[in-house]
Amino acid sequence: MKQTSKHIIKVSNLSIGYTSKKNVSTIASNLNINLSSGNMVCLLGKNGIGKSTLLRTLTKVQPALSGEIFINNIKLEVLANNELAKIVSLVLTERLPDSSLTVFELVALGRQPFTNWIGYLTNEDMEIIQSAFEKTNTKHLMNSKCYELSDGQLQKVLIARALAQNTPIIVLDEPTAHLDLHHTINTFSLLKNLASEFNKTIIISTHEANLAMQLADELWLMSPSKFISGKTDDLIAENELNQLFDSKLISFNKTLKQFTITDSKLF
Ligand SMILES: Nc1ncnc2c1ncn2[C@@H]1O[C@H](COP(=O)(O)OP(=O)(O)OP(=O)(O)O)[C@@H](O)[C@H]1O
Repeated sequence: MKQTSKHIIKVSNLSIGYTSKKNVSTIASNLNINLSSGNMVCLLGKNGIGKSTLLRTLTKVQPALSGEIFINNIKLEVLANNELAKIVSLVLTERLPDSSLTVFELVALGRQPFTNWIGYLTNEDMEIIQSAFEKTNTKHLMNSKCYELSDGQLQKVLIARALAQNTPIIVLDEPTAHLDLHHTINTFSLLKNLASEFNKTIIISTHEANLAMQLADELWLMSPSKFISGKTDDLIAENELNQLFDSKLISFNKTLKQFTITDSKLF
C-alpha cells in the first residue's frame, strides 16, 4: 500500500513488544514518527526501555504489535526483504562469529542485495566498495582478517559494509558501545557527515546523551511515560529532556545543552 509523504520514515500509533504462546508483552506504545531524509537521529532512553526493540521493529527483524510503519512511502509489511535491503542497512554491535573472511570480503557482502546469484561484482560495485573504504578511512584494513580487528576498527568496517550496501537509511544499534572517547567522537562525526554531506538518514541508538545533544538533528526519546520524536532544539525548548532520567540524579541543563549531576552534595 502506498502513501505519499515527504517523510522517509513515517510511524503511526505503533506498539512494539514480544508475543509468546501465552501472552503479549508490550514494551512501548503510541509511537509516532515523521522523519525527513538527510537527518541524523539519536534514540535515547535508559537500559531496557526498548531502543533495540524499536530498531528491530523498524527494520522488520521483528513484527510490530500494532500500528503502521512506512519506509520511503511503502508500508513495511509489504516490502520484500530484498527490497528493504536496498533501502535500509542495519549495523549491530555484536562481534561477528569467528570466520576467516577478510575485511574486503565482509564489506563486499554489503553489495549482496544488488549482485546476481553468484555474487559477481561489477565495476560499479567495486567503485561503491572503494568509496565505502575511503569514507570510513579503513582502506588499510582491507586485507586483514575480521577476527584480527579491534572493536573500534570492526565498528568502522561494519559502517563501511552499510555504506557498500548504499542505502538511503542506515540504522545503528549502539555503534560506540565498546569505544573510547576518541573513537566514539570519530564515529559520531563520520555518521553526522554521512547525513549532512551525502543525505543519508542515520538512526543511532546510544547512551552518549551529551554527544547526541551536540550532534543529532532529531531525537527520539523513550521513557516509561511516553515516546517523543522531534528536532533537538525544539525538544530542548519544550523541556522534554528532563523526563529521560531520574531527576533526583540527573538533570538537563538547558544553557549548557548537557545532562549534569543534579546534586553534587550527594557524593
Ligand atoms: N526476545 C525477547 N523476548 C521478550 N522480551 C524481550 C526480548 N528481548 C528484549 N526483551 C525485553 O524488552 C525490553 C526492552 O529491551 P531492549 O533490548 O529493546 O532495550 P534497550 O533500550 O535497547 O536496552 P539497552 O540500553 O540495555 O540495550 C526489556 O525489558 C527486555 O527484557
